[in-house]
Amino acid sequence: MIEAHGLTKTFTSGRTSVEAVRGVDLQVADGELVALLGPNGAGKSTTLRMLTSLLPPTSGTATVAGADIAREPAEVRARIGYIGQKHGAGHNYRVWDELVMQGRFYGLTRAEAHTRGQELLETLDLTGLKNRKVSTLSGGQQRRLDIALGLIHSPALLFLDEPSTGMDPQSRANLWEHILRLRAERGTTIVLTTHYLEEADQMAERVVVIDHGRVIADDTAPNLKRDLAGDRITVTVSGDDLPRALHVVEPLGAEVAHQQLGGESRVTVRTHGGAAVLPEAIRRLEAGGIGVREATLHQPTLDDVFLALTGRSLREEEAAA
Ligand SMILES: Nc1ncnc2c1ncn2[C@@H]1O[C@H](COP(=O)(O)OP(=O)(O)OP(=O)(O)O)[C@@H](O)[C@H]1O
Repeated sequence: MIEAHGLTKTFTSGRTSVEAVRGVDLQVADGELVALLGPNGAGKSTTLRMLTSLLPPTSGTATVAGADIAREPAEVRARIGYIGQKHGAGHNYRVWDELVMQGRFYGLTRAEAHTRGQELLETLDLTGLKNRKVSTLSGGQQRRLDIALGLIHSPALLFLDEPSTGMDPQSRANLWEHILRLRAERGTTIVLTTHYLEEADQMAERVVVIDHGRVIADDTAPNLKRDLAGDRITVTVSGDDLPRALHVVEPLGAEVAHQQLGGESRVTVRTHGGAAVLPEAIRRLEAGGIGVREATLHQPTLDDVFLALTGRSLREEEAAA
């Protein structure tokens, strides 16, 4: 569905230039749900705008839904749906008129636009809002209308730029329910950008981590977490038991570390399958006569992955932004 090689984009104005995207390769298969995850300014939107043919790349090539973004931009646009960060619907129009106009714009007959519009109102829970002016909709309702507008011509590929930014958790969950339903019903391929770690983790089948205009990791969330961060188990024992505890714990993983806290020692080890290793560690320690005062398992998040890759926390960067 998408085959992109070496995409770059440099924005130049006067003497300043910004290398927003510095060589992105991306493959997306039919029916996949892929999230581009990265901090503000990482180059996610610019990548998306190049893939949708809205922005010409400085260099690199891409085929999207069977059409070349540079040579066949009109075909790309006809075959995809794109929902940008700002909503595109005209404020003074009614929801239904917006939908029908958009359908006509994509070349549907009036009857086709009506049938498809009706279907989308139902799928996206907008039926009751059909005659409302767009300006009176809530943020979540407007976002759902944006999605309906992006889907009016039944594209096989949908790009969503930060679909849920600024929404409250309930509207976000609701929006996701709709996105996942569309996908289940139509097998639509979806590529979206997000800086919500949990969203990428729970919803996407594949996470492409972007930082400073480059792809720095590309895999499923469980694989990224396993390969780049790993589980950590921590056991707290009496300070006197530390040397023996280290001896017991060392074979169970890697990166063994310890910390002295008053009369106690906290031993941490990175391991695979921590949920099973933790009880095993406790058994072995107790079999060696070492009392375990506390035991915890830390399973990694995508923030741990980002930290392992860049030395920075995505969560903290977002909070500071
Ligand atoms: N039209 C433009 N002119 C100049 N610089 C731009 C332009 N558009 C984007 N940039 C710069 O390119 C870089 C990448 O921006 P981009 O919007 O792609 O990031 P992003 O990962 O989508 O971030 P966000 O999560 O904030 O949307 C940023 O440094 C941004 O300031």
